Amino acid sequence: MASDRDPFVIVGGGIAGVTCAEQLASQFPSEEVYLLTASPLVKTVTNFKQVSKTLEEFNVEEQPSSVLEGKYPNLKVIQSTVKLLQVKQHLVQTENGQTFHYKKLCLCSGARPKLLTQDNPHVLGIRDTDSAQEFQKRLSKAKRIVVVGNGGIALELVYEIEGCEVIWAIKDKAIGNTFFDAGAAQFLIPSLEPDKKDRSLPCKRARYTTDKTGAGQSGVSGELGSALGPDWHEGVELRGAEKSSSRTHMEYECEVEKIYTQQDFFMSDLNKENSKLGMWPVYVQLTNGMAYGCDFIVSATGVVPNTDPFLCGNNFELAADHGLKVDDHMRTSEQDVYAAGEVCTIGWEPSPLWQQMRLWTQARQMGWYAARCMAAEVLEESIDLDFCFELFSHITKFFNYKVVLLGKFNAQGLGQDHELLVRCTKGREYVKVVLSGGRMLGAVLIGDSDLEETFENLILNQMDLSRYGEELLNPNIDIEDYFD
Ligand SMILES: Cc1cc2nc3c(=O)[nH]c(=O)nc-3n(C[C@H](O)[C@H](O)[C@H](O)COP(=O)(O)OP(=O)(O)OC[C@H]3O[C@@H](n4cnc5c(N)ncnc54)[C@H](O)[C@@H]3O)c2cc1C
Ligand SMILES: NC(=O)c1ccc[n+]([C@@H]2O[C@H](COP(=O)([O-])OP(=O)(O)OC[C@H]3O[C@@H](n4cnc5c(N)ncnc54)[C@H](O)[C@@H]3O)[C@@H](O)[C@H]2O)c1
Repeated sequence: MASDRDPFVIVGGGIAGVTCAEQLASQFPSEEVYLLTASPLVKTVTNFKQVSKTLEEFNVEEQPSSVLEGKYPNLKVIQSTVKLLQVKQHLVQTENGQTFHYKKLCLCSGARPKLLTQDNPHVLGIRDTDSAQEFQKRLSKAKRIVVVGNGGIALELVYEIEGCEVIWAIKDKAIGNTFFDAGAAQFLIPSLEPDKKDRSLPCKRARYTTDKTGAGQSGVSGELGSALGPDWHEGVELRGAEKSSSRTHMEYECEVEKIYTQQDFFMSDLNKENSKLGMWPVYVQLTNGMAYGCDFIVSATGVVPNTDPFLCGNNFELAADHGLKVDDHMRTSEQDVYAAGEVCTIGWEPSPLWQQMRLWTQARQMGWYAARCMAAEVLEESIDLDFCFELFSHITKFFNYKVVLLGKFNAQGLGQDHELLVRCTKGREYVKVVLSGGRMLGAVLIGDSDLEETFENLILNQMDLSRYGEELLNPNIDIEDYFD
């Protein structure tokens, strides 16, 4: 059983784990905090800026663990993968045989790419520094690749890659369905034309820097590194083997039917039907009947939480997406075990304006809130669900446009019970608001509209906007004055 003298233990050196460990170390300076992590470098948040009530921006730095230990004398970072957890004994064991008893444990082990297929050398996922480097190496020799998936990674890749043809296979009718709707997709598509890919335009965004000291390998055997994040491709040349500019070809509403090695392909019926596909290391057959040869395939098809080492012998409740289910105090179903970041799935009824998405900001918020909940329990204090879970907000950049997402930005879960107002200026901005019963429930802001703070307020205060009608998006009205 746990004793009060046992330390706090956190597993995972990504944003969630480091934030949790820092918060506990500073709140309990006379207690020991152990951070056990598979990766030699840890992720720290710097230059944190609260942009508005819920929108935040920060830089992320990959640093050696000594930096963290220097900042908090009571925080010890152990670089070793956790292999075993015995919740009854309140004990974790690492691969190098060390055991740690804990009074409270927080699991922040992140997630890994959910690949189309495992163990196919022609199918790559992008997660950490190692996998990004492998991708870059393979791309430098490639003339054509197939990108599968329609979320954050696919959106970033198709825009950034140069000197290589990209076949982009998506399940949906429009690009980027995780982040926006068909209208926004229409606005963004022209940016994919090779001559429009202007990466020189300044666009403020959270920055991500890696340790340049040479220690810069993020994962042990490339397996368990921390997730990359904002601007991971900056400074990484994403250039293929072709001199001419890249072409992106979209295949909509399809999935991968089958992947053929070169040898299998030439023996298959597909080859007889598609004899003009040429010689490629790998071939992809899509469910819409199309087939392509390519140098390799990128599977940008989401993530699966890293829970494996913790499940054996314990009784964790898992969510449908295999995340560790947590309650509104970030507690898992096992006593004294908390979870935060991508490894967990919320089990509480969220605010009508918030949803979980596996994002950098949410990893930080959850790590911080989990630490405060752990502290509150130790101190026998009560704590309310943090305000950051009130309204979903995300700032990012796609196709070199600033993108702000607020609330139910895609009318998630609203069925037919909503209306949309849209304002669009080609090449400049796309502004969409989601209204229901005259109240604003969400917004997508692409470009420099500067509307985020006003819209955030309108969503939070749930003011009845019926009488303003379309004037709400009239560009000739200074909307901030309007609502003063
Ligand atoms: C290519 C890419 C681009 C992205 N871009 C953005 C973006 O622009 N904006 C955004 O908001 N989000 C972005 N994300 C998502 C964001 O990076 C993640 O949501 C966030 O980093 C998750 O943090 P985490 O701490 O939960 O997990 P991770 O960062 O994955 O950290 C998990 C940690 O746990 C350790 N670990 C795992 N298993 C064990 C074990 N058994 N024992 C010990 N340690 C273990 C790992 O080594 C790692 O240190 C991106 C992700 C990727 C892959
Ligand atoms: N700028 C950003 O905010 C940003 C950028 C990159 C990544 N990220 C985050 O990093 C994580 C990983 O990114 P990701 O793009 O892999 O995940 P994602 O969850 O953003 O997108 C996954 C996509 O793959 C599709 N998909 C799933 N299974 C498929 C299948 N079998 N065949 C075809 N398509 C399939 C889904 O429909 C979805 O479009 C996500 O949590 C994402 O939000 C965020």
